[in-house]
Amino acid sequence: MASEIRSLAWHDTGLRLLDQTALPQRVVYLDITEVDALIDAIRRLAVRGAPALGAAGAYGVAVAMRQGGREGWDAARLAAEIGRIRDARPTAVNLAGGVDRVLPFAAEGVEAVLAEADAVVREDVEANHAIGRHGADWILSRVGRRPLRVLTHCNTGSLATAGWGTALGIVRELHARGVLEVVYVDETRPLLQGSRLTAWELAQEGIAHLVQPDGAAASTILRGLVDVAVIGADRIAANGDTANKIGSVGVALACADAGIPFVVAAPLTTFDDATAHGDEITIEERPESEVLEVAGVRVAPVESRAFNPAFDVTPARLISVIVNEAGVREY
Ligand SMILES: CSC[C@@H](O)[C@@H](O)C(=O)COP(=O)(O)O
Repeated sequence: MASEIRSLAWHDTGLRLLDQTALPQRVVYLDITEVDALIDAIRRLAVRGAPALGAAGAYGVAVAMRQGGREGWDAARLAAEIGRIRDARPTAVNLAGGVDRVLPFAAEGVEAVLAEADAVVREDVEANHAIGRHGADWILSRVGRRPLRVLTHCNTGSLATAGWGTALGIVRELHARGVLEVVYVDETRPLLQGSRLTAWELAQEGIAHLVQPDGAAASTILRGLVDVAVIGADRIAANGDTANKIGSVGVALACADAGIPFVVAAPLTTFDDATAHGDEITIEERPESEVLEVAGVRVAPVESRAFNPAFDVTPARLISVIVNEAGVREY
């Protein structure tokens, strides 16, 4: 069952990550015992997805404390190393949030930090199940067609969270209620979180899905083949503007034109009330090679440069509703 997929878990030796770069071909685990290895895993997207990054940040503090204990770091060095984890990727607020949540427990020792990190994981799984229920209720109250055809972008499932998933949690809930026909899965260029990860999770669940190129999404929506789009979020500003995987805003624009709901699903840990508007959100720019190469093979002229923003911001006005564990918010 995909609901048992664990993106990460603490073991005696350290933090065990399911290496998402190897999926779907291979299931490989990384045992992380050093800060550099954790930062590398975060930057390579071996662990990714906002809530999973939050949990990785929380356990990362314990990784740093253990390494610091072995190597005799002073307090300043430990704080600097924890700061490096916190800043390893800039857009998902959950990463910094996970680090900040456990830091107050550091004075009590590693075990106290680990207990709080475990709570981060538990609460995320609970939140995701609640999001699934609220999201499914809202969609079924607003969309008449049965069974439903849902479009999603990137990966928001068990892999992207501590378990179950946000937008994909809603998809699972709709499937469990017997009202889901098919999921259009945007492949999610350039790192293919849709085709590699979302399709993998849906296949494990036996949920009917069609992987489509990102460039097909708007047309699929305008042709009337989609009833609702459901995506996740990396950071939600106070006014509802939502940063999510690049390509999300195009889906939102198409949904607005077609008059179908565009639903964002995220736990409260992804809401950032300190950021007033979406244009204040830092958008991560990733290496050009991710666009200029496919599986290590150059697919653009050697003279070409690339622009590779990892996220975009969907203005609140294009979002029908944001679902969190407490219910739904309309902006
Ligand atoms: C529940 S995961 C929500 C978002 O983090 C997800 O949609 C996304 O954009 C992930 O981006 P990624 O670059 O793969 O970390």
